[in-house]
Amino acid sequence: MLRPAMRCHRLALSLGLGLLVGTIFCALWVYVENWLPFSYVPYYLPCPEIFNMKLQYQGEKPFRPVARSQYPQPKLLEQRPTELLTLTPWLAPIVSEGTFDPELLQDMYQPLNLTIGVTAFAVGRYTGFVRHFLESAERFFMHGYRVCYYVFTDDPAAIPRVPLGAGRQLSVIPVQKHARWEEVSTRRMETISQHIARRAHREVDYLFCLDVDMVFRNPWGPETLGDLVAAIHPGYYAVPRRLFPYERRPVSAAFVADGEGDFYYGGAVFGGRVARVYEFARGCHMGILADKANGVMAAWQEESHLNRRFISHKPSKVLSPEYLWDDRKPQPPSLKLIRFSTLDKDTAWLRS
Ligand SMILES: CC(=O)N[C@H]1[C@@H](OP(=O)(O)OP(=O)(O)OC[C@H]2O[C@@H](n3ccc(=O)[nH]c3=O)[C@H](O)[C@@H]2O)O[C@H](CO)[C@H](O)[C@@H]1O
Ligand SMILES: [Mn+2]
Repeated sequence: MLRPAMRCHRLALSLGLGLLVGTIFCALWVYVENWLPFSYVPYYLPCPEIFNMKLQYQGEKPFRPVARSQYPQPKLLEQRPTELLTLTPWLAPIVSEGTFDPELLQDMYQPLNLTIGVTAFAVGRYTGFVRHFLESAERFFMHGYRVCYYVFTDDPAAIPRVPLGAGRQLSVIPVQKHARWEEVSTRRMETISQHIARRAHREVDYLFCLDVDMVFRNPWGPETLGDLVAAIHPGYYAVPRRLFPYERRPVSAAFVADGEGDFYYGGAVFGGRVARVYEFARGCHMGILADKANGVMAAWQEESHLNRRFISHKPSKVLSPEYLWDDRKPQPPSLKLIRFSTLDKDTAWLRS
């Protein structure tokens, strides 16, 4: 049996020893931590809130289109009036003239009282495109619907106040100008997802993200509405997929292997239900961030990431090149009309 004085002595001794060992460990840790090589991305602050932001979903609006009772009978055995494929292998419609009845769709969608958003970026000299873009959209884009145009620019004073129809409004949103045009173009995914989370998800049902160096030439209506919508690039609709300009370097998050891919989609047009566009743009932005961290810029910037993502997250609706054409190309016989087209532009001057 130990005497109480002895027990106290031992307790004090072991406490002292514990304290000493603890201090030594702490000192060692501080030393080792300083000595360990630590990694960080020195040149890029990836906007950390993007990882935390959660979309506050509105209660789903009931989505029950009701048709009028009289309209042409669908005929299973009749040859389609277009030569383009009308259905993807995953059963998403490919929209082109002749595949839908515009009047019927108008009847179905008009009573739903939808609001359609549009994002367009006009940074630097691209402000010069805004007037033509908006004026043509007022003529042809979602006629008879509520529309919110969101124009992102580094120079709000340069955005013309184009007269807008009833129920249609323009918001000019200031953004920073990045020195390199690739950065301007690529950062759109980040800005779009932030804008949806902060604001657009409360204001619009569907959102289309469009290039601004373009003009509407024919109606763009409710036939384009879908959960997640992609448009086939005018340069590659008749090309085997091994020739698609996907990012082919495995080091990039946008990497696409040989034998992968459906259509080559354009970065100038994508859209869908606002919550789906949020997930999509955010996913593309994550890929872009991963590339940034590795010092990689994908072959066609955000378009490469968009194409990568559409392979794993298939669009529920695909727009034919009628909805994304290029004025520098002659109209082929397979396209009955051009609805939205890139203007011929002096690219070197614009981006300088
Ligand atoms: C034919 C061709 O080469 N197409 C590629 C080119 O499209 P584009 O030549 O259509 O790219 P672009 O010059 O139109 O840039 C895309 C969009 O970004 C905005 N913007 C861009 C630069 C700038 O200084 N200010 C500004 O506001 C503007 O909304 C513009 O419409 O580049 C894209 C990069 O995303 C894609 O890789 C396209 O495949
Ligand atoms: Mn463009």
